[in-house]
Amino acid sequence: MASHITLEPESSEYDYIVCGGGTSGSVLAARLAEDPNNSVLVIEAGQHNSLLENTVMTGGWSQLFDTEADWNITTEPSPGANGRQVKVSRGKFLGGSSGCNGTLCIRGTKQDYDDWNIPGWSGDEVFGYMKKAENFHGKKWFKADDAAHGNSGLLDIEPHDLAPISNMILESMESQGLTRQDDMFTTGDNPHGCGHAPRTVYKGDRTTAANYLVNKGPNLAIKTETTVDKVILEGSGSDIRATAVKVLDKDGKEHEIKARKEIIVSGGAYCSPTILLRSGIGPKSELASHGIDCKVDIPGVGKNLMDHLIVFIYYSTTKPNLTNDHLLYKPNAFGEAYRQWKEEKRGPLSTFPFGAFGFARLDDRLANEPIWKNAPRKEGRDPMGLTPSQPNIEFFSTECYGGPKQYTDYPDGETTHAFSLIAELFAPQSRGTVTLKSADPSHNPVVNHNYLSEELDVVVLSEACRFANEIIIQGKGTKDIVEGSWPKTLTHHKHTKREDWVPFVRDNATTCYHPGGTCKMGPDNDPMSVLDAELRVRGVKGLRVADTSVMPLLNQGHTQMPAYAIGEKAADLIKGQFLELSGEVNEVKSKGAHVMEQNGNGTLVLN
Ligand SMILES: Cc1cc2nc3c(=O)[nH]c(=O)nc-3n(C[C@H](O)[C@H](O)[C@H](O)COP(=O)(O)OP(=O)(O)OC[C@H]3O[C@@H](n4cnc5c(N)ncnc54)[C@H](O)[C@@H]3O)c2cc1C
Repeated sequence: MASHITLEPESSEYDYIVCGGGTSGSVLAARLAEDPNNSVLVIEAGQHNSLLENTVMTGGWSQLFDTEADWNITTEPSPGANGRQVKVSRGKFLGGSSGCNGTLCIRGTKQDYDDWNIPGWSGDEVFGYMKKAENFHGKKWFKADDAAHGNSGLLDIEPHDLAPISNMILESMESQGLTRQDDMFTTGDNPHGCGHAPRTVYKGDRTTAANYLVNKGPNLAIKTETTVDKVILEGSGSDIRATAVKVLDKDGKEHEIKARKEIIVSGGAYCSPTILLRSGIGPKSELASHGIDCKVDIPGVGKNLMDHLIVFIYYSTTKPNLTNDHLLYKPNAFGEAYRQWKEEKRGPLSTFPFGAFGFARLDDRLANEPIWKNAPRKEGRDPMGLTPSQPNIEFFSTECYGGPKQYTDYPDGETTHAFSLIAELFAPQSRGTVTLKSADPSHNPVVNHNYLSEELDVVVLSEACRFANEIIIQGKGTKDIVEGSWPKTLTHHKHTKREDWVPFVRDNATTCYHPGGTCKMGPDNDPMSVLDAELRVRGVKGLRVADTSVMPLLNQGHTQMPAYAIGEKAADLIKGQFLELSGEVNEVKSKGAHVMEQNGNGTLVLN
């Protein structure tokens, strides 16, 4: 029987519906639509990215926050962080958080994914999918590990040209024992070293997951400014199937759109669990408290929330032109920076002002710390669960003053200049939750990160800050140019003991915007796992989740490259394909014999 496909979702059925056109969702939808036999609809709550210049001008990222292009979620107070609430921005537009992130491509180590212990998701396989996503462009000065990079993906990536301060910080990192290896954040094989992080930036413009959606055929429909309320489930007991989605358009009108084959939820780690919960998939008692009928009792939905915490440590230097402050904050400088980007695709707004990067193990530094020494551990692992091949922490520097909105003490760029070294905690032990505020899809979720609730997180992050301070204050490249802390009223540059840093951490640790784990994959015998190894929601046919919520553990890196890999892998799982580790794609299963033809009025017909 022939069915007609128009690009008007209100009156249509599609083979696949992807709920959320963010990082993983855009990749997945585009890959599914490469098969002309598939009709695919992407539903995105936010605007089309082409309406938002700051998704292309990399330096405009923070201008998207607190606007309607941000989900504007703020966490519940975290007692471990002195009761502070943290603004945890997410991109709300086509491309999602890939359009407002820091552009860093830091994959983590292969061991991170091996530790998931899930068939099909080993380090080799996940790295293979990250490579598949990439179209890497080198630079003369950058010693690339060519075998690790992809050159045929849809995501253009290149290294970042450093400001002078960043070269000095790299020199300081080396002098403090971190071995130099330019491309270590792609290879993931150096847990104690320093180098350069490639960026999702190319020729002066940000590249995002929305790039995947460009120039696709008419079998890919995109519906923006439309919010997925819930997935409609039919059947009962062991025969429950996802058949349609209920959406709200921008005027608040409700529609149902049917899926012939599958529905994939890609709303990100904060929103995917809420779509499942509103659909009646989640902890029974929690659903009952919102008057939602529980169709599938899965206690793990919205649990296991993780994030990487970072601490910005700012310093002041009187030496001019080492940082980029003069290019941004001197009178009229911002206007010129904007002109440079707009007309010439160069200047400080054409890239992200992070500079030098390092990974570090802290075994020796923490060896005599009682909390660390006495903490339980498995054989071959440290108390955080990491092997010696995985870093405990990351360092990265900013090439000017800036950061989340609470950082408002701008230097003038003429007589005052500031930069920071950021310390990032890997393998956090603290866990939080995402729950519903109500069954109303226009309400944001209740996000409780419970930051720093575990003492080990405080110990490791405060030691990371101590190490970072030694790099800047004692390191060869920077020891002679640091005037003191920034703002100048602060004295953290004088801290020497780990204990000095504990209040600093509790007062200042903030999000690295890496939430994950809230719809985790897991083995059949884990009652808290939401998905099986093929991203299928347990107990429901025709429903998967694909975004960073599926990660059972965070990587020791940043989360956009895994998000791209999850989108790529989800598409292969659905298409019955797998990735040969050489980088080629092989089809292994035969698919349904649909033939798609275009009829006279441009409508696709599925026979
Ligand atoms: C400020 C910031 C800086 C970051 N910096 C870096 C970095 O430098 N390097 C790095 O590796 N990672 C970074 N990250 C993290 C990285 O960008 C994310 O981990 C990744 O993009 C998440 O992808 P995702 O597909 O899980 O979610 P998202 O990309 O957030 O996609 C979710 C999409 O679903 C949509 N959606 C949600 N609910 C609904 C609904 N009900 N109906 C319809 N649509 C819905 C959203 O609008 C969004 O478009 C950063 C993130 C942020 C926010």
